[in-house]
Amino acid sequence: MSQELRAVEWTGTGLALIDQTALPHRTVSVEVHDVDTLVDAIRRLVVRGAPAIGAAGAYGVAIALLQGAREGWTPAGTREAVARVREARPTAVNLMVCVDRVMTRFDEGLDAVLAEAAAVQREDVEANRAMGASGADWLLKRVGADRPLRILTHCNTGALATAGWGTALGVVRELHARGRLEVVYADETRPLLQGSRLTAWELLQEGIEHFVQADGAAAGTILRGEVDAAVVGADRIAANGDTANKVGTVGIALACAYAGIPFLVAAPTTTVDLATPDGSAIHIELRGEDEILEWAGTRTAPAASRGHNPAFDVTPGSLVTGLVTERGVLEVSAGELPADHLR
Ligand SMILES: CSC[C@H]1O[C@H](OP(=O)(O)O)[C@H](O)[C@@H]1O
Repeated sequence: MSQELRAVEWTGTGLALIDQTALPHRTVSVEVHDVDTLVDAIRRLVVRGAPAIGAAGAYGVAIALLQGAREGWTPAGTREAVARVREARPTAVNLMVCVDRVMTRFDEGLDAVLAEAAAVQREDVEANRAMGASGADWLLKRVGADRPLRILTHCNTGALATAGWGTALGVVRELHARGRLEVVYADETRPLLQGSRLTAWELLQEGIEHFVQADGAAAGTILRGEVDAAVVGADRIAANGDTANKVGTVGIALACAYAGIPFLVAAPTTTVDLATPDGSAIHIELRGEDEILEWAGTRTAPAASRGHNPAFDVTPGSLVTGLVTERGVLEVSAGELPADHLR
């Protein structure tokens, strides 16, 4: 069911977003008809995941046009509202890329904007399916095992994080569909638990065998030889292959390098940002301290303690065995660069 799940759906008059803060225990939808509600939904991770917030941002241009027509905004006022959507979260480049793409149709009006946003969504699903296939092909050839594979993943990179199917979880789904997946180790992914709440929910929907593990267990699981490869997503990939992804990712890449197993990043080319030369130039979103210091409204740390809450970290391209995009697999640690991929 979740393969066809649509985290972001245009209703004809607005957006329907699956509220990912309510999963896995409640499946509820948030209706969006104005820019402030959309910006809030992106900031609170009601909708989340680089390609999914890219799709939401793409339709956000239509939301701004419709709201502007209702409230008598000038074109300049509407553009300012779109800019607030574009800036709702700083790290995932898909949000900026997809808004900018749809804005090229702004002067043509609502129908053209909606057509472009629909193309963004359609192309993301197509890209994810292609990534799943090429990532699975590469893994089966590289690992060369005649048995099903054991994959570790971090955060959520499935249908919930994209326009459908998923990026890293799309590779997992493809291995499962081919009968070549033994088990998935899904990091819980503190502090917001995208792994234990969302990835586990998606894997259960499809009967994929998995364990949820503490983020701190990942390196030991890898070093004990219990994993054949790690496959993760990305929020922004710099020109040199440095990759920003959910906090905790770089530790997995280091463990994979030490253990000598592949570390794959699966992301559509809309996540590649050639204008960012390397990982040091990627803006890492710092989120509120309370996400670290509380859980479900209960304080877990002492009252006087402070929280440090970077939402992402940067994995050097030298640790990225393969970057899986819809165009194939780029062996970054072997010197292949994203620009070689985008020509
Ligand atoms: C398919 S990309 C998903 C990517 O986005 C997540 O971040 P967030 O949950 O904060 O939106 C995480 O970095 C995933 O790898």
